[in-house]
Amino acid sequence: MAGRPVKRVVIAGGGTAGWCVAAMLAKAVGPLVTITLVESDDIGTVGVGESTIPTARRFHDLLGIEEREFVRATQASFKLGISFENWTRDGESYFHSFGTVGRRTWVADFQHMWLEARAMGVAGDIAEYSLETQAALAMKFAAGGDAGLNYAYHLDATAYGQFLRRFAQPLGVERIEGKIRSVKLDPESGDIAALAMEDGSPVEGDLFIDCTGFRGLLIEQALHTGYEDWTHWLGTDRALAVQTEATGPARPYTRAMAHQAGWQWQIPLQHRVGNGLVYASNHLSDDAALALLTQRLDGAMLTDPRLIRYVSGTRRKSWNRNCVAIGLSSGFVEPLESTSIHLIMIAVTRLAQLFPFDGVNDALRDRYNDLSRRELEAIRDFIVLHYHLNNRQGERFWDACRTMDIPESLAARIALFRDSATAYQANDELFRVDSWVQVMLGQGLVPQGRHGLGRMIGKERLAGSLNGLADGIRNHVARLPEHQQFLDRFASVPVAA
Ligand SMILES: Cc1cc2nc3c(=O)[nH]c(=O)nc-3n(C[C@H](O)[C@H](O)[C@H](O)COP(=O)(O)OP(=O)(O)OC[C@H]3O[C@@H](n4cnc5c(N)ncnc54)[C@H](O)[C@@H]3O)c2cc1C
Repeated sequence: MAGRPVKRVVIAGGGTAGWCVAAMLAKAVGPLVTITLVESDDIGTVGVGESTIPTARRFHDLLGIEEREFVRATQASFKLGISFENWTRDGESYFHSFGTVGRRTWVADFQHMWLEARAMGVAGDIAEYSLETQAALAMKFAAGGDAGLNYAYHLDATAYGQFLRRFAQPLGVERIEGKIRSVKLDPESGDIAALAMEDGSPVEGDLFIDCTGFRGLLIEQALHTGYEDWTHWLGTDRALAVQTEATGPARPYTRAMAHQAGWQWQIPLQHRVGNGLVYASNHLSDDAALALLTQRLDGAMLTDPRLIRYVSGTRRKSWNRNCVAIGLSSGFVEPLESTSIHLIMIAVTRLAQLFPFDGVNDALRDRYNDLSRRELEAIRDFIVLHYHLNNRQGERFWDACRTMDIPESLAARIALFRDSATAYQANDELFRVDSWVQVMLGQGLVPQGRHGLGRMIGKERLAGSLNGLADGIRNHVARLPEHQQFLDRFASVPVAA
């Protein structure tokens, strides 16, 4: 049974989630509904979340956002992937790029041939066969034309919110500044009827989007939806975030550097660097974390380090009654693979596609929740993989990660790769075979078997083909400009009126 037709959408919260939702809904369903966004300058936003994945470009395309305008407004830089440093042991590193690795055939993915060639002694490191990895490590970048790079962005989170606000308001989104004091439920249906503001005024709606961050003011505090805690798989629960001065050209990639009880991020923007120390508070005290972060920073601090607490996990339902939680209010899988902003973008795109014009009904809600849950669980598995396959022997946090029980879905994937070098991307999954392969190999998982195609091709042809691939990539990278040089030029050209 459907509820009443949705004519008024109310978005609670104006962080990255709130304004992404406002922008997309205004664009996709705006002509048929009114959209109101409530945010509080006093409360502010979480203020982190500056590394994205390539799906952000698709989201911007859907909105019709001009790339140069976005890059200028958000002090963005370009990102080709993530450098994972010290995850197997101190001093070792690997790169998870956004590109494809090597060339697959319809019979077998590239890693099978590469493993065969490796065993025959005619293959280089797997990274030599990825254009994005080689460009990143050479600090090169270009977008468009024949550059052929798959990329994302590093962006200033606060500036991004403001940018989306400037986009959404002219499309008719009404913004109300003020604190929400309480959430009023309809006594008959139990649905949300209105937000009560501190000044006593109500903000009534038919569909409410909870973008209030970790508080989950609507989805949890009012509707008591419940939270599934994933800390037993993802044991970090705090981050110390700080901004520093840049000490050199901006790297076209995020750095994720493991330490004794977690990891550290480094995200280069045009005007500064974002840093953070992610850690498990039962293995590292806040004071020790602060000392560790300070000692590991490259540039001078521009802000005071800020402590953020979180619990990795998910709301039992993202869409409950007439409330859809998007952003941190819907849950949080820690930031290792920069997936949260993607999850916001995909959630609101999905909501636009399943929009309950004729009223909220169980079938739409179940479909939305089902799709969201499946995507999130696959992302969770991918992140747990990094922790579980570490080789940092003798450190309590990492020893526990290595020996923990992991989700069955992940155990099956690891077994498949270990036994047969086979990786896959199921429907609705974010991470492609290339991602799984780069991280599984990078984290030191050596497959014991492989497809026979490499043997059928033979040593000589394999060697020739791999050399050709690596040479092609080297020549291509040599022709690319420096990332910093490209960025300076790209960001300095005025946007056409
Ligand atoms: C340590 C850390 C690192 C991260 N790094 C990344 C990353 O690299 N990449 C990535 O994709 N994601 C990252 N994320 C996630 C990312 O920060 C969030 O997904 C993103 O910022 C969205 O946050 P939000 O809008 O849901 O919440 P918030 O930014 O917290 O916004 C909440 C909004 O609700 C409003 N609000 C709350 N209560 C009230 C009230 N009572 N009345 C009125 N308004 C209210 C606030 O004012 C604010 O506008 C990271 C998160 C953490 C914790």
